[in-house]
Amino acid sequence: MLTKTLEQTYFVIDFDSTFTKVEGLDELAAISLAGQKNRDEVVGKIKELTDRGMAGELSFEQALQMRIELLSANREHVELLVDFLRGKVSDSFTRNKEFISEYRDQIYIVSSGFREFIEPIVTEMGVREDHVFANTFRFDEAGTIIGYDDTNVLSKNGGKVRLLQQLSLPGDVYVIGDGYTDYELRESGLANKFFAFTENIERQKVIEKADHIVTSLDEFLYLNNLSRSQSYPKSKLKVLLLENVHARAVEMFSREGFQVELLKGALDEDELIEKIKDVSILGIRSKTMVTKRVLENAPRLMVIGAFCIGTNQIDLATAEERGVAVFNAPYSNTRSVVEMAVGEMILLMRGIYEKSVKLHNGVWDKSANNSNEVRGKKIGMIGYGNIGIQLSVVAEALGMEVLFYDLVEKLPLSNARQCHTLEELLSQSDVVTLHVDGRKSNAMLIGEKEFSQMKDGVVFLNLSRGHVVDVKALANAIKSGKIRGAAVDVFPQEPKTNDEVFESELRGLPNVILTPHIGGSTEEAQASIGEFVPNKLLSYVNTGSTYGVVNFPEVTLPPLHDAHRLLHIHQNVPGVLSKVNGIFAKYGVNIVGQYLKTSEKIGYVITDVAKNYSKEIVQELKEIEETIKFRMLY
Ligand SMILES: NC(=O)c1ccc[n+]([C@@H]2O[C@H](COP(=O)([O-])OP(=O)(O)OC[C@H]3O[C@@H](n4cnc5c(N)ncnc54)[C@H](O)[C@@H]3O)[C@@H](O)[C@H]2O)c1
Ligand SMILES: O=C(O)[C@H](O)COP(=O)(O)O
Repeated sequence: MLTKTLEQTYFVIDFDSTFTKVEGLDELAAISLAGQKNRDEVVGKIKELTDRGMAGELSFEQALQMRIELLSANREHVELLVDFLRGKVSDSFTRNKEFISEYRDQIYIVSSGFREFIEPIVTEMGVREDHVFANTFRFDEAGTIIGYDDTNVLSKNGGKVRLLQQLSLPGDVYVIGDGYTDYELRESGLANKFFAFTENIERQKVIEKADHIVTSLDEFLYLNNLSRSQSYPKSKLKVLLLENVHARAVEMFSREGFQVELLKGALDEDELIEKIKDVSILGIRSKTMVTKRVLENAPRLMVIGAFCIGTNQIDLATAEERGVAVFNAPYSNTRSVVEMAVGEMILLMRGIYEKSVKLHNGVWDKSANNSNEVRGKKIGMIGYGNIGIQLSVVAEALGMEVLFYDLVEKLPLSNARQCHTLEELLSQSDVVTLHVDGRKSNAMLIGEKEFSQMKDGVVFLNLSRGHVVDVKALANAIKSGKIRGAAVDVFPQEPKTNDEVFESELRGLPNVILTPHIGGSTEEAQASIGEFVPNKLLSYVNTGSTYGVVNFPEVTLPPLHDAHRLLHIHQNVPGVLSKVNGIFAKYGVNIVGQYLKTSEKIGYVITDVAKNYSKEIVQELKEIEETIKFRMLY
């Protein structure tokens, strides 16, 4: 993939904070002083000197001398450092190990750090040993570092420039680094371009001088059209995660090289419109409304992850029309909701919650009135989906009789019985619990009429969606005693963040457990969702596979072998596939595999092509009138 113009190009790469995420000398100080009282102070001083030297505020020679004087390390510490650095190679270098081996004759590591820890790391990554230039320590007989070889040009001010003069590379020189001394190579005229590398650290004074700022090696390779592990650098793609999704998600996206922003709360429509302009991947939970307007203002959006079960907060139809795939976690928090429903049902049947509130207020109310076992009682579930079914199993284990009502015919587990009408269920159940999905038509599913159809003294639970219940009618049914106890976890209007006040007619009513939409908020569920959803999103972004998608044609794709993958999303009207294939035929493209799936509105055609295709096809595919989105993977 190396273009002609770069055949004679040499890549001079810095080590500390570029090839690796950290500064070797700083880490060596930290390792050598482990357990000592003055560790933080000394390491702090060394770090400060490193930074000032790298930013060009202090002469390099001065900074090096002062740092080595502060250091009290030996050979064993250096070995420990090497082990540590193996885990600290910059992610984008790890991802592009192939580039390093492919261009090993053109890659030079030039560092003012020390060969003793640089060489093992970079050679393991494929760099030639004789292409590593760095300082060397001086040790005493006991193996303690007592200084450095001050005859090495790299220990001098302007050392990198002098070294490059000596190397006299016979072609263009591109320098990649994070420090001022790297820029000096460009300033001296010895390098043709300086790429400020900001994956690990950003130094303003260095960035200002750069020909290009690259946030990762992927971006450098993309910019120069060099072979790379990512067809498009992920460091140029933004991931916006809202509503405090699990830290695991942040870790997974960051490790892949995306720019990731995590916000604690939800955003309202206008705030989201402002934020989403340059976002490619959006992660939300149940509170962020992804409306038509939001989607219309999200030109780069590829995919949305609902880090929860419900997707009613997303305008799925508009997302589909705009070629934005939506994924969720359909069962990662199911068990958490079930456990909460069971616990609440028992607390309410026994009047435990009410008695506890009274006792907190000093009232001793020991009595058996209105306190019942759940054993032998009927639990009526409205909605027999993933949660309903699992609750049904647990309820039966508690000795309850299970009735359910669902819009569709369902296989009843064990002794559960499907009711033909909602009324049939309501009129018989001692506990009524809602587990329907949040589709619009379920708004006010349970109102005055439905409450009147329930048995007197019923226990009522809603852990599904707030808009499903007429809250005023529920409040009246509680006040009138029709309902003996209720647990409500979801509300038509919920605060966007923990800082907002919650308003509801249900506040202050007796024997009513109110919870802030925490049915799925357990550490187990969140950790599981935090991994499940990013896996789905990454699979879509990296391979095009839509297995488990909510609003899109579903395809599972084979891994890509020695081919490029062209992903074309288009309006589903007659003739588009023939236009796509017409372009392939016109340019004699060799198709290795082709997959097509359509929904009523859109078509998703994925074509794997042999790598030697003519690049004009990309533009032509984009220009097909019905194209909604197009991207490539390799
Ligand atoms: N409180 C929380 O934190 C929390 C956590 C997870 C899920 N939820 C919510 O719980 C609900 C159920 O989740 P699930 O995973 O079981 O969903 P699901 O999609 O697996 O099941 C929903 C079931 O409800 C049925 N249904 C829909 N409308 C109905 C109606 N009007 N009458 C009867 N049946 C109807 C469907 O046919 C389906 O069988 C969803 O609304 C989800 O968003 C809440
Ligand atoms: O749909 C869901 O899974 C629940 O409502 C949980 O939503 P949350 O992630 O916003 O708590």
